[in-house]
Amino acid sequence: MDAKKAAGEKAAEYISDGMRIGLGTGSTVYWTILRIGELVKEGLRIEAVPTSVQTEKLAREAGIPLLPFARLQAPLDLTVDGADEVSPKDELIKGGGGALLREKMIASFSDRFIVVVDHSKCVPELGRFPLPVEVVPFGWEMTSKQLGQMGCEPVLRMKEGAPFVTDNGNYVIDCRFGSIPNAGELTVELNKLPGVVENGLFVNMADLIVVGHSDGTVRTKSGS
Ligand SMILES: O=C(CO)[C@H](O)[C@H](O)COP(=O)(O)O
Repeated sequence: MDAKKAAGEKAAEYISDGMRIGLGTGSTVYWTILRIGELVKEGLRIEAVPTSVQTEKLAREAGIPLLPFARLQAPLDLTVDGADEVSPKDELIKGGGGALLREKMIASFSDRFIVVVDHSKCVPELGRFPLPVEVVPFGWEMTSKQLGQMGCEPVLRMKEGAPFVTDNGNYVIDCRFGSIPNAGELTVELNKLPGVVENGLFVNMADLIVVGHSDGTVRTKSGS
């Protein structure tokens, strides 16, 4: 069995009737969304907030009732999302799909945040995956230079020959740090740069990590 499918489907087991949930973005949570769609068809009553236009489309196709984030009166019960790297301290790099800002906003407004990954995402230290940083298009060259001065190699993300544009109309600069020994400090420093909207470090946010393996088994680990 596909490791991503195993992890993604497992996370759907944490969803119960009446919940309002956040739906992440990517090829692992894809399986969670499909499974939730099946459960909805079987009678599960939930409402969901998507973290991207891509997920909104998928959730609609799966028949999942949607709720606008702006209308929430209280935190979501649960958000399920993928990650690009997970450290032994359960710190994450996210944003490989470019949805990091909405993902962070929605995970932050959730009582519980479940992360679904295949085993290859669990690393001894964050930083081999280039850290996505969402920046405003105005003066991005200057922001990129400032990011470079923080010890990384910054590269503007491109798509089909033009800068990749997020659902929020911003750019993404992928920052190759190589090693991120202190994610908590780095996330604060990055967000101090005026041109930065948000960065892909998720620190002290994950409540449960669901790790899928290629033999179809799944291990869960409580977030620290
Ligand atoms: O942060 C994300 C999108 O912005 C994704 O969750 C992350 O890139 C992991 O994706 P996948 O499950 O496809 O490997």
